[in-house]
Parts: sequence; C-alpha cells; structure tokens
Amino acid sequence: MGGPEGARPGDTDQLATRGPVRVVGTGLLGASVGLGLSTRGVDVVLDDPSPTALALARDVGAGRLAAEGDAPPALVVVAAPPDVTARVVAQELGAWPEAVVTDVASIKASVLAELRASGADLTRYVGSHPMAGRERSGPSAALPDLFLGRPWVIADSGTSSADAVLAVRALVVDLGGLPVTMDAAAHDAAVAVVSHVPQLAASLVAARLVDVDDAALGLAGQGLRDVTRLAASSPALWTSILAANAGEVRRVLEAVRADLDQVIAALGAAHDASGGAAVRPGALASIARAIDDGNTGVARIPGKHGGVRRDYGVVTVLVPDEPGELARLLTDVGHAGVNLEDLQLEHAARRPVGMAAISVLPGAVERLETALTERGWRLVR
Ligand SMILES: NC(=O)C1=CN([C@@H]2O[C@H](COP(=O)(O)OP(=O)(O)OC[C@H]3O[C@@H](n4cnc5c(N)ncnc54)[C@H](O)[C@@H]3O)[C@@H](O)[C@H]2O)C=CC1
Ligand SMILES: O=C(O)C(=O)Cc1ccc(O)cc1
Repeated sequence: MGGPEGARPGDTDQLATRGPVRVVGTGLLGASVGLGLSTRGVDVVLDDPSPTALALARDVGAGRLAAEGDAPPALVVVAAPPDVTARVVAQELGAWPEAVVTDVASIKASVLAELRASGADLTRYVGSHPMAGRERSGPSAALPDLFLGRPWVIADSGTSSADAVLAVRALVVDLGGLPVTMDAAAHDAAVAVVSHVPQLAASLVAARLVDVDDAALGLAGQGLRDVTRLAASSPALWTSILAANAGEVRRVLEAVRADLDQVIAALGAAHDASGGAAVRPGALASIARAIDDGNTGVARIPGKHGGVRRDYGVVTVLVPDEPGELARLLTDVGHAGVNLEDLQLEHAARRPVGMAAISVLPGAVERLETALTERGWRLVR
C-alpha cells in the first residue's frame, strides 16, 4: 500500500515540534500522541490521574514521567475525557505560562465556551481534534501511526496567537495528520453527521442483536460487521461526547427519524397490500428513494488519504486459515507488480478458510487474477 507522506521515525531533524511536550491524559489518544512523538525523537513528559494509565503509557514507550529540574513544556496536549477537558486545559494554561496548550477532545464548542467563561488566557490555547481513533481505549491500544493520513481539525479560539496555531499545526504534521482549519461550531456540526450519528446508528443496529438467537447470528456476514464495527466503542466516552454535542446530534437524528418514519409507513403499506400492484402508490418509490439516497451519500465519502473516492476493481481470493498464508498472498500480489489499494478480510463461519478482497486499480484486475491463478490461488468470481 502506498503510504501517506508524514514524518517517520528517524526523521527527527525535520520535525517542527519543540519539546518538551507534556501529554495530560495518557489513554488511547494521549499515549498515541506520546508514542508518535517519542519514536520521532521528541522529549515527551506524561501525566494522568490514574497511576495505572500513566505507568502503562510509559511502558508502551509514550514518554517519561516528570522529573525534578525538568524544563517547562513548550506544548501541552490535553487528551482527557471531553467533560473534564476545559477544566484541565485551564489548569495547564495557568500552570505553564509560556506553553501553548491544545486538546484533542471530540467536541470543540462546549470546551471553548467553558474556557471563555473561566477567563483563561486563550491566546495560548488552540483546540484540535484528530479524526482518528479506535474502538478500544487506554494506553495499551495506542499506536504511533494512529494519525497518519487522517484529517486533524485545528479550531483556534478566535484569539489564539499565530505562534500558538503554528505550534499545533506542527504537531499535527509531525504526527502525519492532515491539518484542517475550522471554527468550533462548524466542527461540531460536521462531526455530528460524520462521526457522532454514525456511532449512534451502529450502536442502535447492534442493540437489535441482543435477543437474536444463535442460528440467526450465524448467518451474519460482512455487511453486519461493517455497519456495527463502531458499536464496540466505550459507553463512558461516547455518553460524554454525545451530551456535549447534543444540539447538533439531535438535529441530524431528527432528519434520520423523518426518513425512518417514511420507510416504516411504506413498509406498512407493502405489508398490508395483497400484491405489488396493490401497494399504495408511492410506497415502493419511497423505499427505493431511501436506498438511492444512501447510494448518493456513500459515493460522496472521500477515499484513501482523504482524496476523491476512486472505484477500484476487487479480486477476491480464498485464503487457508493457516499461519503465513496471508503473508504469502500479499507477497504474490507484490510479485505480480500490482499496487494493493485496500484489503478486507472476511472469515467464513466455521470453515478453515477466509476470503481476502483485494482492491486494485481497475486496469490491474486481469493481470492480478492471472498471476494469482498461476501461483495456485483460488479466486472467488
Ligand atoms: N477514542 C477515540 O477514538 C478518540 C477520542 N478522542 C478524544 O480524545 C480524548 C481521550 O479519549 P481516549 O484517549 O479515547 O480515552 P481513554 O479513556 O483511552 O483515555 C482517557 C485518559 O484520561 C485520563 N483522565 C481522566 N480524567 C482526567 C483528568 N481530570 N485529567 C487528566 N486526565 C484524565 C484517564 O485516566 C485516561 O487515562 C477524549 O476527549 C476524546 O473525545 C479524539 C479522537 C478519537
Ligand atoms: O474508527 C472510526 O472510524 C472513528 O470514527 C474513530 C473516531 C472516534 C471518535 C472521534 O472523535 C474521532 C474518530
């Protein structure tokens, strides 16, 4: 896979971020920031009220503990839960009068409003939000390259100094993120529709599975897994995020409810009718419209590295569920001289075989199919 551009371990000369960087809150996000900076040679000092999260973050290589005689931080990154973020940012601005302070909370307007009300010095504060995460939390899930190629919103306070904005931009770029400038209100409206409602939709669909019997669950395929992946997220974190963006999330949900009401009414008409022709006029059209609008919406999602979505060809290969087989397949794709654009794996229930769906440029499909067949792979056509 062609990697996005960004600083790599060993590139420390080219880093614009000045240390020491203090990371407050060393869970998934904080430890990933610390790990990304530490592996690129920046001095990172960690802090967290949970001694376990702190020690674990140090142990995974996210940085070191504070020591007597430390230079004050040039930059503080607050990666605490959303509901305490403003309070922690205000404390950090007060404790380090020369430092630029940013936070990575998933909501921005309520943090900024609370900070304004606190009377904190907002020239040194710049809010931010990396659009990258995982369903797991805590430092043990941290990844140094979590932010590679991912949008990272920079929302200045309205009174942030140019130097403060530059320092946060440097952090984003040094971690391989793609800086996107937005104000806090626009950010919250955008994430309501691209992140917060998708999380709720995944949770609501997955909640329907609670009482389903095992026989029905055994039929689950990749579609259900795709739609419910986010449902494994942390209830504590998401309750805090949704409560802090309640107005925007409710607005989107009301639109979803209007669409749902239409589909439910149309399905009711279809159910009550004796045959297709007897269905109330317009009912089938409104079901088709829901699917069609979904086609239009999904086609608008940007593709790899945030660029315009491309239509790839897919070559699906049966992979024996044995050690080394997937690696052998990827090596054979490389030998065929074909660039792998995306890879999805699906396990066949109770069968010792998986399916690898390899996305490649459409012009490369035939060459790859021929090369893999020659090397003995079974293709699913
Ligand atoms: N999880 C995700 O996928 C993403 C999360 N975020 C944001 O990042 C922030 C952190 O989330 P995660 O790392 O996922 O959570 P996490 O649960 O993995 O880590 C949060 C850490 O904050 C610490 N903490 C609790 N109270 C604190 C306080 N008063 N001061 C300092 N630290 C405190 C906890 O001990 C814990 O170690 C949140 O604001 C979240 O909205 C942003 C993008 C993605
Ligand atoms: O995994 C995904 O697709 C995500 O969307 C993760 C995520 C979770 C919370 C955020 O504030 C930002 C990103």
